[in-house]
This record gives sequence, C-alpha cells and structure tokens, in this order.
Amino acid sequence: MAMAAQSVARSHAASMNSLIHPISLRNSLKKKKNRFDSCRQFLCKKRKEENWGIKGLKARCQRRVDAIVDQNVEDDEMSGLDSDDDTNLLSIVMKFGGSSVASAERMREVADLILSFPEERPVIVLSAMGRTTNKLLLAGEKAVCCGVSHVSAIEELNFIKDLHLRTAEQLGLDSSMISVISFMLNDLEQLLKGIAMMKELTLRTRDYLVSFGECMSTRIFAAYMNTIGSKARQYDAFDIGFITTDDFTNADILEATYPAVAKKLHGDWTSDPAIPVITGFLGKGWKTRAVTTLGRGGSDLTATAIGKALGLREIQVWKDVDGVLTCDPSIHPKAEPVPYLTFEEAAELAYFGAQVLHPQSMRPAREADIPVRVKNSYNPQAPGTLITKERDLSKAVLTSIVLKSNITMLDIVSTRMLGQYGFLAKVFSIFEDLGISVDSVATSEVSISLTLDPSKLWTRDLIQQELDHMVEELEKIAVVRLLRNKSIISLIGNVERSSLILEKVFNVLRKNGVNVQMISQGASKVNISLVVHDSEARKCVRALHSAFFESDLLSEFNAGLQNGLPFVPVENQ
Ligand SMILES: Nc1ncnc2c1ncn2[C@@H]1O[C@H](COP(=O)(O)OP(=O)(O)O)[C@@H](O)[C@H]1O
Ligand SMILES: N[C@@H](CC(=O)OP(=O)(O)O)C(=O)O
Repeated sequence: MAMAAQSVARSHAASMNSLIHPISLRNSLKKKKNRFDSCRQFLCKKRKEENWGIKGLKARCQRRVDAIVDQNVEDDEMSGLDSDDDTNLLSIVMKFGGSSVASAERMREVADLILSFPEERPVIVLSAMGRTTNKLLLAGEKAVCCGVSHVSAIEELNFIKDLHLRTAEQLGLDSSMISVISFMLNDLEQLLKGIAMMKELTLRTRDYLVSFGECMSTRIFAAYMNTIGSKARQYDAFDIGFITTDDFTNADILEATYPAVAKKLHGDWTSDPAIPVITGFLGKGWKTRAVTTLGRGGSDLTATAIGKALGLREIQVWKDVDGVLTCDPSIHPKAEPVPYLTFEEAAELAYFGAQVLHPQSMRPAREADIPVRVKNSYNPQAPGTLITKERDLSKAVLTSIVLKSNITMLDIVSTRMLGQYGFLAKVFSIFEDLGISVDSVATSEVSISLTLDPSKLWTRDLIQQELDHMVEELEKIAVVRLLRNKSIISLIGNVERSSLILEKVFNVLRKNGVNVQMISQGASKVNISLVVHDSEARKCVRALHSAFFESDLLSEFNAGLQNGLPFVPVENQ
C-alpha cells in the first residue's frame, strides 16, 4: 500500500516536471544581463501566438537562456546553443528541521526564504513536520497494546492526519496531492493496525513507521513550491542511493551513497532542472533493502552527505535558534550564539550531546571540506554559526558547554597486581564483543573509569540485560562498580588553555559544593569532560556559563600574563 502511495506521489511529481523553471532561468540571467523578464514575456507571448506545447516551450526556453547567457543574440532571435556551464549546477544544500516546517505558515516562510537566494541553486532537505516523529513513535507504542479496533482512536494518529491534511489544504495544493497524502495516512493507519495485531514494534518497523513523517513533509513542500511557480521535485532518500548499514534506528551511511546520490541528483538537474526536495533522516539498509533511519536528528547528516556527494559550496542547516549556542538555551536562557566553530569542535559538541547537531553530521562536511552554516529560519538575519576546517583560536578560551544526562559510569579496578600488561586491552575487548561504545575514559595502570554511550542502549530491557552481561564479563578480571544517574559536562574550547579553564571550573564547582567524579581530557584538544551527579548537573552548567561567558574572561587571562603568571600550554608543563 505504501509503495502504491509513493508511486502515486512519484507520478504526481513527474507531472510537475513539465512546468517551466523560473528560478533556474532567473539565476542564469541575473549573472549575465538581467534580461529574464523580457525573455519570459517574449516566450509567453510567442507561446500563445503560435500555440506551442509545453515541450516546445521548454526547449525554446532553454535555448533562449543559453543564448542570452552567451550574450550573442537579440531578444527575438532563437539560437541552438547548448550550455554546459558549471555555474548552473546545484550550489548549496539547505536543510530545514521540524520546527522550520511545522505548519503551512512555516512552509510558506521557508519557501520565501529559499527564493530570497535567487543566485543559489539549492538542494532542499526536510525533516518531518514539527513533532511528527515523536508522535509517530508514540502512536506505534500505543498500537502495541491498544488492540486493532482501537488504533483509529489513537490521539497521535489523529493529530498527524489532521496536521498533514490541513497543511496541504491551507497551502492550496491540488486534489491529486491531497489524495496522495490521504493515501499515505491510510497506509500509516494500516501499519499501526499491523503493529496492534502483532503486538510488537521491531526496530525495523519503527523505522518504516517514522519514515512517513519525512515522506509526507517533502511531498507537501515540493507540491507547494510547484504551486507558486518554482519547479521542485520530491525525492525519497531511500530511492536515490542513500545506502546504509542495517542498524535500524541508528544506521550509518555507506560510501556507495555518495556517487549514487550525485549521479541521480546531478543527472536529473542537468536534464530537467527542478529544485530537489529530499527526505532527511532516511536511508535503505544495504542487506535488508528496508527503510532505515540515521538516528534522531539525522536530517543534518543527510544534508552534509548530499553536500559531500555533490561537492557543493556550502551546507546550511536551518533551525529554531540563532546558531550553535554557548549552552542549551533550555538549561540557561543567557546562552549566546557562537559565531565560528571548527569541524572538530562541532563534532565533539554534537557527540557529547548538544541536540542542535546530529553527532555524525560533521563527518561528510569535514571529509569534503565544505563549510556548514547553522542558521535560524525564524530569524534569517542573524549571522548564525559558521563551521569550517580551521578558525582563529588566539582569542578562544571556552566555546560551548554541553550536558549529557542519565549516563552510566563504570569504575573498573584490576584484581591483578601492578605491572600486569594487557588489562586495558582485555577491558576494551569485552566492550567490543558486546558492541557497547564508550564516551569518556580516565585510566591508571590498574583502574579505569569510563562512561557508556547511551545511544547503543535503546530500550529499558536491553539496557539491564546488556549491563548485567557486561558486568559479568568484566568481573572475570576486575572489581566493577556500576554508577547510574551521572551527567557528563563537556567543555568545548581551546584546550591549549586548559590550566585557565580548569582553574576556573574547579573554583566554580568548589563554590557550589560540587564534587567531580571523573575528569577526562581527550586527545582532540577541544574537549574536557567532567562527570557529576545528575541532580547537580544543570546547576553546574548555569554556574559555569556565568563564569565563562558572562564575565570578561579574556582580559582576566591577559591580566594573569601581565602579573607575571605566564600561560604555559599543558603539554609543556
Ligand atoms: N548548544 C546548543 N546550541 C543551540 N541549540 C541547542 C544547543 N543545545 C541544545 N540545543 C537545542 O537544539 C534545538 C535545535 O536542534 P533541533 O531541535 O534538532 O533543530 P531542528 O529540528 O530544527 O533541526 C534548539 O531548539 C535547542 O533547544
Ligand atoms: N524527524 C527526525 C529527523 C530530524 O532530523 O529531525 P529534526 O531536524 O527536526 O531534528 C527526528 O525528529 O529525529
């Protein structure tokens, strides 16, 4: 049924392909002679006079634009020139998150925003509308235990139905698109009935279930772009070469994705230009061929992967905040935008829990060295955050404070004597065998303290089961203490100034009566992690933020230098 809905949507998108493409024409002409309007009027007049079909109009349009770009012809001449100009290729990727496309009104604003960059030829990546992904997951969980006959009454299902149909209507989409969306919503209900019947929601089904969010938002948005005369073409990422591992709910993009996506998008664009509107977050498992997802917030990764695949000039991720901030604004309202970050800083920040970026999203951008700009779709004038390979760190001390709560920590002490080799190797081979990844580590020769990455630990049952098994294995070689309800506070910044940072940190923590339970400074030189108890963590973040960002830290540092306290990089001490 879902495949049928998709093919209806595809044929709909195909029928849209026959409209003219004002953005492409306008962009080319702006760069050369700004003669598009007269050209379009001329062609429209001619079309009426001579009764051209759409195909004829398109061919003449293209020849005409190419001719004007070449500056060789008069307005009423027809030329057979073919343009093979690289400047006409797709130029940037613009990703809009759920909050940016949460309603018809927001979709209109996003469309205006895209059109306000007439010099760009963007690829658009969209997330599901608003909180649709959460609602789909909740609907799935309710379906497991509510019984088939109660599925139609699931509150979240009805919310999703209402939101998508209302949005399609408010955007003035034609009846064929409204039936595509109705068809998909019907499929969604059938799927939930299947879940209710099976009384089970596997990770694979969970991914298929949430894929409805992005599949619907992109269809609605592409159709709206077409309605307002900006030719757009919808794509499901799993149909255009996004090949992933089969790790449902947390899949990884495989290398084969890049050439496949480039071939498809570039090929379609050159043969028939239309703004690509692509589902974020989704892929196709290389063995199972089933729909996979890239982990929560995975549309950021879709965007950077497309940037790399097409070698684009810039990757823009549009959110509901003025860029990456000095800390999570929901913890401390005085958080401020960080104007520049390196890929390394952004990756650490994302990995250690800043929800604003997907943990893996910096990888493709860094590999292809493409700048990433984090912008606010509610406040497009704000400069946002620019993430690049390098930046001037001479004035940087601390960049951002990140909190990851509800962490499990392990203290592992070897039962053997000092001087035994291979202890660390044995411990880490146990984690490898169990497929559990570790966040932060602090070691001595006979003991290790570490925190576990919770993303691997998906459901409650599994957490307990996995942890029990892990402790059992570790107890064969060590005394193990499992500590729950911990938080990691990660200080992302210039670790060349770690003495200053740590001096201040311990001052703040001492004043607040907080004991640090583990400290770790990674080799990355941008991150110092502190483990504290969950109950103290938010208070600590606020106090640290005040100390680092609400006082003149740099002059404090310079004053230290003038007072004969020279700064010595930590590795030289
Ligand atoms: N350091 C931070 N900087 C900016 N936003 C942050 C930070 N930490 C957490 N956030 C949260 O991340 C949200 C934006 O990320 P996300 O919800 O994934 O955006 P989108 O869905 O638009 O892609 C913000 O609304 C904010 O609450
Ligand atoms: N819709 C998915 C993917 C995503 O990237 O969303 P957002 O861009 O709104 O964080 C999620 O909620 O996880």
